[in-house]
Amino acid sequence: MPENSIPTLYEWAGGMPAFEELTNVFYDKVLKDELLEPVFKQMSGEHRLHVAHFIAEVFGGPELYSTEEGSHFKMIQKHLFKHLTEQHRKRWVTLLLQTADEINLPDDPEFRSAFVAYIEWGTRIAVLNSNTDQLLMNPTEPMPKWGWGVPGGPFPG
Ligand code: HEM
Repeated sequence: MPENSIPTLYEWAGGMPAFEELTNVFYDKVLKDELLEPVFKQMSGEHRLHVAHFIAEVFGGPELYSTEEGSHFKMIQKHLFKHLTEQHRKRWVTLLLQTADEINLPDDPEFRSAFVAYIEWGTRIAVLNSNTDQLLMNPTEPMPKWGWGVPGGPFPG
């Protein structure tokens, strides 16, 4: 397959409607979860849309979050002083992956490998930043850009 015909993770996932459905269904679950509900009960009405836009942009989608809603630095700042634990993180990941299955995000090995790798990375960074009182990050730090990684592209079948 020529390199320029490899879809982005964003395209492969189904574009913005897929990311919006993912975060909508996910945060409904979060608000029913006894461990996570107290952490998220004060989130804004736009939280789920912003997170959809953030993840979509990381996966090669339009630059909505970084141009209109925040930046990587602003996202990191939103986690400061939240004192998230590994238990919170694990539950967050579990519910997100359950949601991915429920809404039928592509389940080929290549897509899920890239998806889970980003979620592991991103959630661990969120926990680290929620427990520090000195943020050592350049405010102009660009958004992370995730690719297919070692598998190199979607499953050909
Ligand atoms: C890949 C992982 C993650 C991403 C991409 C992410 C993304 C974001 C974004 C974009 C915001 C700002 C939303 C806005 O502008 O309204 C935010 C806020 C927040 N996130 Fe995360 N997050 C991640 C992981 C986590 C985890 C694991 C937790 C806790 C278990 C968490 C807890 C929060 C909280 C409490 C806020 C602030 C909510 C409020 O405004 O009250 N995040 N996150």
